[in-house]
Amino acid sequence: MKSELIEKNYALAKERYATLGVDTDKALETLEKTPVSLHCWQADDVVGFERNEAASGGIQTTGNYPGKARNIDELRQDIDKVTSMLAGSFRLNLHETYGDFGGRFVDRDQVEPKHFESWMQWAKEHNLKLDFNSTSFSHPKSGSLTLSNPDKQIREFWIDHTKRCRRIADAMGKYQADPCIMNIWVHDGSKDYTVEKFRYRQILKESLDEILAEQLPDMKSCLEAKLFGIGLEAYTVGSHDFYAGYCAKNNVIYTLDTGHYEPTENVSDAVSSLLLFVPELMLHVSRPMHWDSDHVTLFDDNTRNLFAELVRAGQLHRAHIGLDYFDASIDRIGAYIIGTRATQKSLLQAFLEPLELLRKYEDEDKLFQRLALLEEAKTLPMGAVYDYYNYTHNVPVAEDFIADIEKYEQEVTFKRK
Ligand SMILES: C[C@H](O)[C@H](O)[C@@H](O)C(=O)CO
Ligand SMILES: [Mn+2]
Repeated sequence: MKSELIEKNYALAKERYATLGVDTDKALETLEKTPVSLHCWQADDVVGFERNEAASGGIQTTGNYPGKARNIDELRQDIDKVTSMLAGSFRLNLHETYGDFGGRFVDRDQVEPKHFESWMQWAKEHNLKLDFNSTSFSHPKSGSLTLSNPDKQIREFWIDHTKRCRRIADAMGKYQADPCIMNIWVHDGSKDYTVEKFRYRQILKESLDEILAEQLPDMKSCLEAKLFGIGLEAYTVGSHDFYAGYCAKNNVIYTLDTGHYEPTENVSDAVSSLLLFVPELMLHVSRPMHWDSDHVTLFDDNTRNLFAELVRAGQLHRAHIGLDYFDASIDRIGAYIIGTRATQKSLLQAFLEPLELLRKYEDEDKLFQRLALLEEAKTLPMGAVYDYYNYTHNVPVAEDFIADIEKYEQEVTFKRK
C-alpha cells in the first residue's frame, strides 16, 4: 500500500475517533506494549523433537501442506520469519518436547533445564521471552489418564515430568528476568461413560497439590480446562468446573482456551467471573469449528469479545495472551501471521472502543444510545489505524504479507523435502 494513502487514512481515522473521545495514538502505544506469546507448535504440527511422530493423546492435527519445520534450526528460522513480519512485543511458548536434545532420546522424566539452555540464549538474542508447557500427550505412557491415573507408577512418571517442567520454567524465568508462564494441560478422560469420575478428579487434585507445592519464584503455573479430547469424548477429568474450583481455591492462574467450551457458549463472559476469583488468566486464543478444531484465530466475534471484556473490565494486565492452534492445511508461517494479526486487531478494537461514552449511556440508563453506539463502533475505521501501526514499524501492511509468505515458500519451506 502507498505511504501517502496509509498516512492520509490514519489522519482521517484519528480525527473520526477523536470525535468520540478516543485517542488513536495512545491505543497504538498500548498495542505495542501488549505481548503476544507465539506457540512454537504451529510451525511443525505439534510434532516436536522427541520422537518425530504425529501428535496423539486427545489432540490431532489435520492437513499435509508442504514445508513444516523438521528440526530446531528450521523451527527457529520460521519463528524468526514470523516475528520479522509482525509489529509489537512477542514471547515464544515452548512445549517440553521441543527441547534441544542434541539428537539423543531424553524421556519426559529425564528432562532438565540444560535441554533448554540454547533456547534461552536464542530467545534473548531475538528479543523474545519464553513461556513453557509440560507435555503429557504423544508418549507411550500417555494413555487416557496421566496425572489422574490410579496406577501409581504411571502417575508418578507424569508427576515427576511436570515437576521437572516447572523447574525448567523457573530457570527460563530467572534467565530472562521475567516470570515464565508454564501451562499444564493434561488430556485425561474417558472415551465412554465412567463411573469413577470423582476418583480420577480426586487423584488429579492430589497430583496437582504435590506438583504445585514446590515454591519457584521465577515461574507461574497455570491450569488449562477442556471440554473433551479426541477419543475421550465422554468425560474430561480437568473440566472447567474442576479447574475453576482448583484455581480459585489455590490462587493459581486459569488457562482459558477459547476452543475448550461448548460451541454455543460465550467464552468471553467467563473473563469477568474468573478474574474475581483467580489471580490471573492465561489465554489460548484459538478458533473452534463445531469442536475444538484449533483453526487459525480470526478477527471474529469470539476473539473481539474476549479482548473487549478484558479492556472494559480494566483487567488486561492480569491476562497473558497466547495463541493456540495448529493448521497443517495451509502455509504455516502465514497461519501465524493471520492469527497474530487477528489477535492484535481485536486488542486494538478494544482499545479504540468509545468506552467513556458507552459507560455514561449505561449509567444514565440510555440503553438505546448504548446499543446504537456499540453498533456504530463496529464500523469505525480501525483498519486504517492498524495499517498505520504496521507501516510505522516497517512490517508488511494489510495484504502485502501474502507476497512475502509466497517468497518464503519458494526460497525456504518448499525446499524442505
Ligand atoms: C499443544 C497445546 O498444549 C494444546 O493445544 C493445549 O493447550 C490444548 O489446547 C489442548 O486442546
Ligand atoms: Mn490450549
